[in-house]
Amino acid sequence: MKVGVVGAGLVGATAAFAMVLRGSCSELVMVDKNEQRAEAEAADIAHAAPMSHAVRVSSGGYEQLSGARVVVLAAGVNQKPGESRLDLLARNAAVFREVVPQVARAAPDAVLLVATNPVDVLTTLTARLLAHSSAQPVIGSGTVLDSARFRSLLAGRSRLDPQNVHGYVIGEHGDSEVLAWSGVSVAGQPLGEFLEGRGILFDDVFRSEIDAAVRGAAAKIIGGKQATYYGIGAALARITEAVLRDRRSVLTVSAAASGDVAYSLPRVVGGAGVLETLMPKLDAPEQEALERSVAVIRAAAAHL
Ligand SMILES: NC(=O)C1=CN([C@@H]2O[C@H](COP(=O)(O)OP(=O)(O)OC[C@H]3O[C@@H](n4cnc5c(N)ncnc54)[C@H](O)[C@@H]3O)[C@@H](O)[C@H]2O)C=CC1
Ligand SMILES: CC(=O)C(=O)O
Repeated sequence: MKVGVVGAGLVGATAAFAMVLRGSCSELVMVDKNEQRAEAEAADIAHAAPMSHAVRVSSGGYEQLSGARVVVLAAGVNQKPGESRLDLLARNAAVFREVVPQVARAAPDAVLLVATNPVDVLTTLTARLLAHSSAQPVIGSGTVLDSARFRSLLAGRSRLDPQNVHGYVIGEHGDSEVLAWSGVSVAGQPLGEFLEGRGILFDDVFRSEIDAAVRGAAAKIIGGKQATYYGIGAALARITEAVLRDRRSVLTVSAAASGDVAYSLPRVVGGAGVLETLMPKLDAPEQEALERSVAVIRAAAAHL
């Protein structure tokens, strides 16, 4: 099973490394306008295969993507401290207008997995660029990373394995994202009841601290080391596996309903990309926040 990664920078290379460590695929091709960078990253990552999984890693031009089942799009600029994801739109839309047609020509049967920011608007753009030529599935990594951050912080407070905390961040992968508190559960119990049973106060202070930490995670990490890449690298490997193995995993990926913009909800991901959308139960403030978040993406997409 072959995977392509376009954009061999920090996110693309970390996703490729995660796929080798996890054995997500059997072949991986890296493409970048900086061919030397792609070649060097591919060689470095290939040297991890003997210690992990027998993935054949190489670099090359777009034609090398032929036969790929998933192509990760991670090309483009990242945020500098103080920039928002939406500030990257004009620069990264130009990159996508150049990259997407070449990927579609080389790998017409691949699911395209967008990671570049602003991810919801670029997922929308990718789907629009392909709308007239192919019915190729397009998924954005959306809030898979934010949901992981949410679960990881809740698990820390609850002293549990993050895999046993179920909760979703929905809407924009960006400043307007929505933490869907009303649906969080642990061991079949609503989060509030679970925490109460452990003597942990589940109040506005608890919620606002976690909210600020999830919403501000990227800015904090970028302030400390210029970029984020480990979390998203693992998320991209996880989404890729859901497609390659037809896992039917529930993940908060970004996808566009026909005629609308892409945004994140819990969605069933399998061999053909997004198979189904599972609308979570939201309380009224969460529903209103989701509508405001989608409006932010629509306003940005109007500039495409
Ligand atoms: N969706 C998410 O949750 C996350 C998204 N990101 C986003 O991922 C993107 C990439 O970030 P990094 O890897 O840190 O940046 P980077 O600067 O390390 O790598 C970007 C790569 O894209 C390549 N590139 C640029 N234009 C190209 C073109 N026209 N054709 C082919 N390759 C091209 C560059 O040569 C470079 O190697 C950014 O937009 C960043 O904001 C980052 C973290 C999380
Ligand atoms: C950079 C980015 O989008 C993130 O780490 O969430």
